[in-house]
Amino acid sequence: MSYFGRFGIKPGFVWSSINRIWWLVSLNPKTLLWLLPNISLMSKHKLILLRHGEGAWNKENRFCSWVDQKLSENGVLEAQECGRMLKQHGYEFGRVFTSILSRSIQTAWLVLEAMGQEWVPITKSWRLNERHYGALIGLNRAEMALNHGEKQVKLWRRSYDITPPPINESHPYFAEIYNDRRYNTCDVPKDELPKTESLKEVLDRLLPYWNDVIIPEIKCGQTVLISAHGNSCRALLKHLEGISDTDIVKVTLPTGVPVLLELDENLRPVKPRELLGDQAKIQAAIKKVEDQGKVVEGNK
Ligand SMILES: O=C(O)[C@@H](COP(=O)(O)O)OP(=O)(O)O
Repeated sequence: MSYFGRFGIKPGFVWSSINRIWWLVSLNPKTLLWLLPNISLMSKHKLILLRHGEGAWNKENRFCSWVDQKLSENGVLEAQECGRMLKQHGYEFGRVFTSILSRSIQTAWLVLEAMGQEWVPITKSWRLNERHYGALIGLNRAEMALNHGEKQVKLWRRSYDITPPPINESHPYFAEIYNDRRYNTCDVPKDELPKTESLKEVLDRLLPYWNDVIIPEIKCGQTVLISAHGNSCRALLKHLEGISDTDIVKVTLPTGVPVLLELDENLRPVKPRELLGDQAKIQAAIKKVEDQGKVVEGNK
């Protein structure tokens, strides 16, 4: 799909618009002076999506998902660095949204602290939680790749509608997750909470929250930070950018790197997402996350 196609814009429309603009500019070059500032006005809202800083199990290469883990030392530094960078760019958040998992909340705190914006209200919802990885929770990705093949691990991690096997009561982390009282506070009964999820199912549970709670804040003019997880952010990106079911497989987010989306008044992106920071470091961090699903050389 073409770049414009991702946003639902037909190629014919793009060409006829370019022709029309070219025609106007050739009639009167001063049109350009009017056009340039107005093109930038198309961007009405700035939204920052953030995968939390590195968590303890990211470091150990284990599927963490709904297990509550704190940030690693490196994750704390990543979140603080992210806050400093957002401050330098002049961001002033009006609302922050997080999941109900500590790593996303702790990241939001550290970001706001580094920005001197601790007072900004934070709202938490299970609907921004990481994807429920079902029976895979706690397992090491590289070991899974050795036992089931790298292709299968990639399908579990990045495909749109493949659901890993569900968690059941015999799973070592079942009780820890479902006896946790944070899950009594959800807007669905505990026994209806997921036992596994595909990315599609993450989007299904996230969208009502995006539409009913987050969008109204953005439309009121608030600059919003969503501090969440690799896959809850991927699901939202898929929705906002109209990424196809096949192309979403290629999207991987590193920890602690803010993703800037500039949206028009209908909350459609006006330009490609921007991962803020040193681009070489960001590419290396993305590769590191992708490689987590590969067999470790010595074990082949
Ligand atoms: O559940 C997890 O372990 C990771 C995502 O794992 P992958 O999809 O990258 O395997 O989620 P996060 O660290 O963003 O909370």
